[in-house]
Amino acid sequence: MPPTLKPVEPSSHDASAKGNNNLAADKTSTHSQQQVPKNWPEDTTYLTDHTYSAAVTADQRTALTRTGTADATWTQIPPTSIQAPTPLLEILTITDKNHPAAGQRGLFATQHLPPDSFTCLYLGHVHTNTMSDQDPHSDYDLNLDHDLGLSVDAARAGNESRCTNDYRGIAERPNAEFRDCYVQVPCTKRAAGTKWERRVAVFVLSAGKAGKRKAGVKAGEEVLVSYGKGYWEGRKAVASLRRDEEMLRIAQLALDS
Ligand SMILES: C[S@@+](CC[C@H](N)C(=O)[O-])C[C@H]1O[C@@H](n2cnc3c(N)ncnc32)[C@H](O)[C@@H]1O
Repeated sequence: MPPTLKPVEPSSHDASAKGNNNLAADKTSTHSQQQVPKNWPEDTTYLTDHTYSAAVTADQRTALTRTGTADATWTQIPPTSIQAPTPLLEILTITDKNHPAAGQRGLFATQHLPPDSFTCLYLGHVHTNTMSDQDPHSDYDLNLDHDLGLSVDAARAGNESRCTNDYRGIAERPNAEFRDCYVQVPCTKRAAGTKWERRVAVFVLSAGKAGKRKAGVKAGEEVLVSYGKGYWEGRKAVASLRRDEEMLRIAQLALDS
């Protein structure tokens, strides 16, 4: 099952301050000299790789790595395919009033993206799934590894991928998905000087057995994934608790479409 965005937590308001403090206290690397994509939100740090919460253990990080072999069946993304900012995508503010995320940002293809192709990594702050280590209000929190209890949150820091909208109410079906892959990272303990470490990335969906999606994503088209029904059900529950009419309306619209 591909990784999906996690719904906001309905019962964790009290934990938010603690979670936020922990995030702020973590050692994160900012990239002040890094060129940021056009339309990048000013209040968000642009990342070229994950940052890690201090609560993530060395064993958890080791469990995310693999030794590279020529016949590996897992998806390896070579360093040459990873550019920041990526020329394949652009962030646009949505001006179409009929778009359910009007006024927000979306991610659009700048050129034709073939089926199954890698577009960009989903970068953010890797944290454990313990209450004190997460931001329960985040709309950008993605499961990295359920068994290891790790997620990646792009609410405060991330890259272009954080602007990927859900297809509901926008298109008939998604044209992309969050998919696991591996990237090379430096490693002094290995003879090769590198190891492969798991990431989640936005991939164009495969063409499908009948070739229905063989067109991939056309230049100018919005890149749309499925967050999973659970994401919208979670938002609906939170909206009801908060009596947030607008949040409830959008969640219901997404569930009805
Ligand atoms: C990961 S963010 C996506 C990027 C966001 N549009 C932005 O400008 O940063 C998730 C949020 O985008 C909005 N969103 C994404 N897909 C949507 C959809 N199909 N309908 C309505 N809102 C959507 C919701 O507010 C959701 O909580």
